[in-house]
Parts: sequence; structure tokens; C-alpha cells
Amino acid sequence: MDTLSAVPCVLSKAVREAIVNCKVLVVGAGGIGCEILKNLALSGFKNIEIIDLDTIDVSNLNRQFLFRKEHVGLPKAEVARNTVLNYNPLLNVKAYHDSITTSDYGVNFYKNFDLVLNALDNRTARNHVNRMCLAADVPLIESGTSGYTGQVELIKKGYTQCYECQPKPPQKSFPGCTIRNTPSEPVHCIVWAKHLFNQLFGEADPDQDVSPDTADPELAADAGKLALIDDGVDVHRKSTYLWAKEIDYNAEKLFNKFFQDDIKYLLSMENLWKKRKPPKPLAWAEAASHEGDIEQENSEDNPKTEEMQAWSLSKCSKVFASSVSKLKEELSHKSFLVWDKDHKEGMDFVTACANIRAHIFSIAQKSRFEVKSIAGNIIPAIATTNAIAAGLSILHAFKVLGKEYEKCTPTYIRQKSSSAKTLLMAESTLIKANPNCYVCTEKPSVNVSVNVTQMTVKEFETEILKKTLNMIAPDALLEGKNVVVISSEEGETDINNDKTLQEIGIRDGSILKVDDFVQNYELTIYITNYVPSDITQPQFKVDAKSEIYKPIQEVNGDESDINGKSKMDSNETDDKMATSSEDDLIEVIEAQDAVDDPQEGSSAKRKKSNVAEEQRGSTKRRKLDSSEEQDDDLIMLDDDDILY
Ligand SMILES: Nc1ncnc2c1ncn2[C@@H]1O[C@H](COP(=O)(O)OP(=O)(O)OP(=O)(O)O)[C@@H](O)[C@H]1O
Ligand SMILES: [Zn+2]
Repeated sequence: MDTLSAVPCVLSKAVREAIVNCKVLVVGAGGIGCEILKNLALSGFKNIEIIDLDTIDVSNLNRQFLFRKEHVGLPKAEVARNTVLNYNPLLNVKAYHDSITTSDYGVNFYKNFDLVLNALDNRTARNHVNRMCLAADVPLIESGTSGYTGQVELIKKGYTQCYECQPKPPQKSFPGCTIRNTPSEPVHCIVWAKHLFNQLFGEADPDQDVSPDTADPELAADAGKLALIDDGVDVHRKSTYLWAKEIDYNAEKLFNKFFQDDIKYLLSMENLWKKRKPPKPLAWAEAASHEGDIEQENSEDNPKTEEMQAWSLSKCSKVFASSVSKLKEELSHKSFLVWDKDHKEGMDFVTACANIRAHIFSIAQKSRFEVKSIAGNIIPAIATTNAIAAGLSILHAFKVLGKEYEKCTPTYIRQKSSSAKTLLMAESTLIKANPNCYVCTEKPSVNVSVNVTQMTVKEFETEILKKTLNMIAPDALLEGKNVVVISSEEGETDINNDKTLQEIGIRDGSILKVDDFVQNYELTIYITNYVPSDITQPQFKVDAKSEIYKPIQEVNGDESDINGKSKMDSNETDDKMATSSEDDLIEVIEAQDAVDDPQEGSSAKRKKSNVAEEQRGSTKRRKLDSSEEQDDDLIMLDDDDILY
């Protein structure tokens, strides 16, 4: 077969030849990655490399179509490779079962490729690939989805903004293992409680397992085995639904299984608790007799208080038992129940379970009102959106191979709520790099304001260099003194860890040269001593420009703007052009028109007026947003959320 015959004929000869001869790297073989790989293979790409750190979970099968039941437990990258080879055995496909963030994949690795396609689910990896592609000067196509929305954009040095040019909103997405093993925020417990509702009363969904996750990457392979033998916990973890039926939804037994036995099992996974506070198993008897807030117990007469106040533990267990019994009764008339935040019993059940779990993990309690607003916003991954994003990625790839970078404008998948239509919105021009970006400018630098007499070197490394500035293995040199104050070599500078910055010579006006060899990234940090005036002020500030040291309200403006779709709106809109299609289901529309949509309009318009502020405040917001890395297994969206 002529190698070009498989290549879409509508493309120019040059692009068709490039497709056959180029080498591409796909990072992530999950929801979008599988679709991208299938598209690449069927569009005539011949040299493909795939990297994914994970193995196949049963919950992946509903949308990661390169995988089948018999592949569960096997490395995603390798199975994906074998499946695309079945499509075309002449392909040259290499698979890596590994994390892209390890130092094995340095700049020279990236230089092997004409194009990198990201199909990731977390910011750490996205930041990293962004930095590596900039360093290697390889075009990167970045994609992300969230429920029915998504986006795809080209990142190309000298042409476009990079992944880190604009601030990202706080992440609201969680890996399955966080939900099942190591919750650290109320929302993790709420997601878990909703899953428990579905396991007990709803439709079975393997994505929503609530039992401890033994495939957690933090665990050694044999973790938790001891507990399986010792504790008499149900090793086979038979269907929760069947088991609950067998015990006739006995509240005490259910309670003891989910809040005592499963927690004991989690405790046996010792690796998880080396750096975290371990959970405390809770028995039914203990919870029911827990000395709660007595006033609260009496608040049942006052529905307002009841709704707005976090319940005591004994109240949670009471509500748990009563809602279980009512839901059981309801289930006896139906084949399954569908969770709805406006369904009283379901909402009671979730509030109680979420708070009991929060108590076990020493997480703040939430009122029924708060739980309702959080629980109502959780949305799952949608296969169709992934497929659209992957299709757009390939269309971008064609343009990149044809060197038509200017045509490769960011494209957004949006849901139009007034009808069932999906909208694809394309920017009319590329979004240029933020001149203050601390990643893609020629000599990146930031100002860090911090209390040098209080912050320790370890905190500086963890909170600022790693969590805020997204470094992986930083080495920091104190300029002038030429002293390495933080080293990526294990143990080399541990002696500094507990000293304050001042104690090791970092003061107001100090300059640090920080180098992350894993990311091929160098950053100059200018230190300013800063003492927060009160506890509402941030502990430290990271800014690209000194003039943005202003009171928080002044910089951030309306809180909702922080979560705005800054990318769409950071462009001038006078010349928004995109083709319009007659297609019934999917429309490609002019971005300007989207602003007129009642659903999109208010946020888009509001955000446009904040462009200057977005530019100025970008790095500061990043600091304020500094949160633990999370991936996108489950995503919570506000109307205004951008995607990744
Ligand atoms: N550092 C990394 N290196 C390589 N692959 C990564 C890295 N981080 C994440 N991935 C992979 O990116 C993929 C993202 O796919 P997706 O968002 O569909 O997640 P998933 O884990 O497969 O599914 P879900 O999260 O919805 O259960 C995953 O297969 C994940 O293993
Ligand atoms: Zn940038």
C-alpha cells in the first residue's frame, strides 16, 4: 500500500508527506490519549511514541476504547501500542510505562520529536511538558476536557503563550486515589459520599468505587495485604450493593464497614501515612454516643440552623441511620435510585457520610447547605468530549506539520445550555506570550515577598519553589555568596532545612539563582522581606512585577474573575473569525457570537474588561491559588471555570 494513501487526501502534499515522516510523542494514554492515538494511527502517522505511568483500571473501559476487560492491570502505554498496531501493523510505535516527569526524559528526548501531544490530567505533568517543549523548541498541542467542555491549543515558542503564561484557577479535580484513600479536603469526602450513595442505592459504576484503592501509585505493590488477612475485612470486596442487600441495609453494619473496617484497611497501607496524619477508624457505637454539640442536637426544631450549621458526629450517625432506612424503603419500589441534590434523603445521606468521613480524616465539617452546593457541581469525564478534543488535536497537528502556526488558534468546546448543541469556539488569532511569564520569557525572574525571619528553607522549597513555581528538583544558589542553599541531591543541604531564610543569609534584596535540571529551567528570584499585616493576608507573594504588590482586593477584583476563562477573553475581539457549520449537533461559531450567548455572555464580557488586570495580576493569582497537585478524574466546575 502506498504510504500516502492512508493519509487524508484533503491535505496538501507537503503535509501528507510530513505526516508519514514525522515522529510524534503522545503524553498520556487515558481518555483523550486513546482517542489521539487512534486518530494518529488512522490518519497515516507512522512514527508514534506513547508514555503513560498508569495501568488500566476497570473504570477506564467506558471511555478508553483501546482497552478491553482482559487488559485490566496492564500498562496503558503498552496496551495502547498493541491495539494501534492491530489497526496498522506497519506503524512504528514505542511505548513507555513511565512518568514523563522523571529525569530520563530530558531535552534531548524531546528533540527527537516533531510534535508533542499532551493528553494529561494534572498540572504538574502539564507544567513539566510545557517547560521541556519550550527548552527543546518542539511544538506542543495541549488538550483538556471537563465534562461537556474542553479546549485544545498549540504551544509554540515565539508564537504563542505557554501553558504557564496565564494564571490557572484553583484546581477542583481529584484523582480516584485521593477520594478513596487520602482525602484532605471536605470536597473529597463529599465526592466519596456521593459515590457511596450510588454504590448502595444507585446504578453500579466502577468509576465510583469507594473501597480503599490498592493501585494507589504511592503504595508499594504488596501494601495492605496484611490487613486483608488479619482484619477479617471482606477481601473479595464483592459488590457493595449485593452485600448491603444481604445485610438488609443494617445501618450499624454498613457504618462499621465503611467507617471502621475500611479505614483500618487504609491504615495498613503504611506508605500513605508516612507524611500524612493517619485517619482514625470510627465504630458505630462510638459515633452514636459521641459527645457532640448538645445545642445542635436540639436545633432540629430550627430548620435554618439545621441547614446552615455543621452537624455533630452523633447527629451525623443518626441521620445516616434514618436516611439509609428511608432510601432502602424507596429502593424497594425501584430498580435503583438516582442521586439528586434536591432529594432530601439522598442529600441527608451524603451530608452525614461526608462529615463522618471528614471527622475520621481530621477534615473540617460542612453544613448541609455547603455540602449541597459542592455536591451539585461535581461532573464526570465524558467520552464524547474527549473524542472531540482529540479530533481537534489532530487538526492542530496537521496545521503544525504544514507550519501554519498562525491558523492553529486555541479552540474551546462549550456546552450551549439553551439547546442541546455543543459549540466549538476558535480564537481568531494566536494568544501571544505574557511578557511577564516566569517560564517562557528569555530570562525568567520573579519577586518573592516572604517573611525571611519566619519561613524555613524547607518551606521555601516546598511551598514556593515546588508548589507555587512548579519546580520538580530545584537547586538554589545565593548570589553574591555563591552558596548552594537548596540542593536537589538528597541530603546535601538537609542541614539548612529547619533554618529560617535569614539564618542562611537570605534577606531583603537577596537574589537566588534557581535551576531545575529536570525541567531545564532557570529562574532568578528577587527576595523582598514581607510581614503579613494580619492572618487574612497571604503568607508569601510571588509576583512577576513589583508594582503589583497591592492589597488583595485591588489586584483580584471580583473573586469570580479569578476563575474566569481568561484565555478566550484576553484577546481583542474585533476580528474574531471562525467558520460556521450547518451541522446540527456541533457548530463552529464566531467567538464574538459566543459572547452574546446569555450563558456565556456575562462572564465573557466581564472578563474582557479585566484583561489588563489578568495580565498584571497573573503570577500573583498563581500564588494565591497554590494548591496541591490534583488530576482530573472528577472535576468540579463553576460556570466560569477554564479547563486545565
Ligand atoms: N506524569 C505523567 N506521566 C505519564 N502519564 C501521565 C502522567 N500523569 C498522568 N498521566 C496519564 O495521563 C492520563 C490522563 O488520562 P485521563 O484524564 O483519562 O485519566 P485516567 O486516570 O485514565 O481516567 P480517570 O482519571 O478519568 O479515571 C492517564 O492515563 C494518566 O496515567
Ligand atoms: Zn509563558
